[in-house]
Amino acid sequence: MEHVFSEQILSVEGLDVQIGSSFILKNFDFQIHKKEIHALVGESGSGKSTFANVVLGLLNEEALISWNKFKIFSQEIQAADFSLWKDWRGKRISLIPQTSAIGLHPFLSIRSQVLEYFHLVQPRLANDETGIRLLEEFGLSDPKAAWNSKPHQLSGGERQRILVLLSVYSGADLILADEPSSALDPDTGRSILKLLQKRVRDLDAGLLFISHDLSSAMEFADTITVMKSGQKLETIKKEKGTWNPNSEYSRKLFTLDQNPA
Ligand SMILES: Nc1ncnc2c1ncn2[C@@H]1O[C@H](COP(=O)(O)OP(=O)(O)OP(=O)(O)O)[C@@H](O)[C@H]1O
Repeated sequence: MEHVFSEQILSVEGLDVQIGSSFILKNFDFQIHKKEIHALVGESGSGKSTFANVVLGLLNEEALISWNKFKIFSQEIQAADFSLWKDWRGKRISLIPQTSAIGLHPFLSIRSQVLEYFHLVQPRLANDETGIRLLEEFGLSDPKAAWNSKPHQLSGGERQRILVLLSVYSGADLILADEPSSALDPDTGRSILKLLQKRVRDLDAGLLFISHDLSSAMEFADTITVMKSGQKLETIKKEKGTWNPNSEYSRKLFTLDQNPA
């Protein structure tokens, strides 16, 4: 099903990121709307994580950043002033990391971590009953036991479900997922992406989905931007359930992915 997206969350035009003498991003454009899942694909080193770091306001000082336009949450940002991001990170912008190993504290129970997080960002969700209900909603088979577990007592898939849960219920308008299923077996990864897709739409957020795995981008995204050497090659919208890339490079990428050797 195609979706019509009206309300823009982020619009970037002519973004350059330079580190030393090399341009990591060059004249890069990107837009994302509420309820939209916009995947960023491209070979390793094409600049996907660098762009995610710009959106998270996390690029280090050695980077020279400039843009023609950067509009986020209806606010036009003139120069690369990332001080605004300290109020947004974790609240209006949230990140689902690649692996649950870096997202959860190993020595604290799921209960204490979820409650502490919701106290900060969504106090109305910070109680045992809601926490257990959300674990159930996110497919944990024994939500009460999981609630009182430490992360190592859960599987990687269960931990990743919890990170996705925290991110989508953070109240964030913009969610970044960096290869959120890459550390999981294909079935678990797929069911987590399906859940993420549904919640992003229900909660009116936008999802920037960074993926090496073009087949999951093709299955779950509404829009795909193909990157190459720090530049946008093209942005493609799903039309009537199909993808019609224009450039030869993207066409090869899409066809290869559908017919792997
Ligand atoms: N702090 C840095 N200093 C120097 N070069 C950097 C820095 N950060 C990234 N790069 C370079 O920028 C290019 C883009 O890196 P980036 O991590 O954004 O690519 P990517 O598409 O996310 O790759 P991958 O899919 O492998 O994660 C790479 O060539 C990388 O070596």
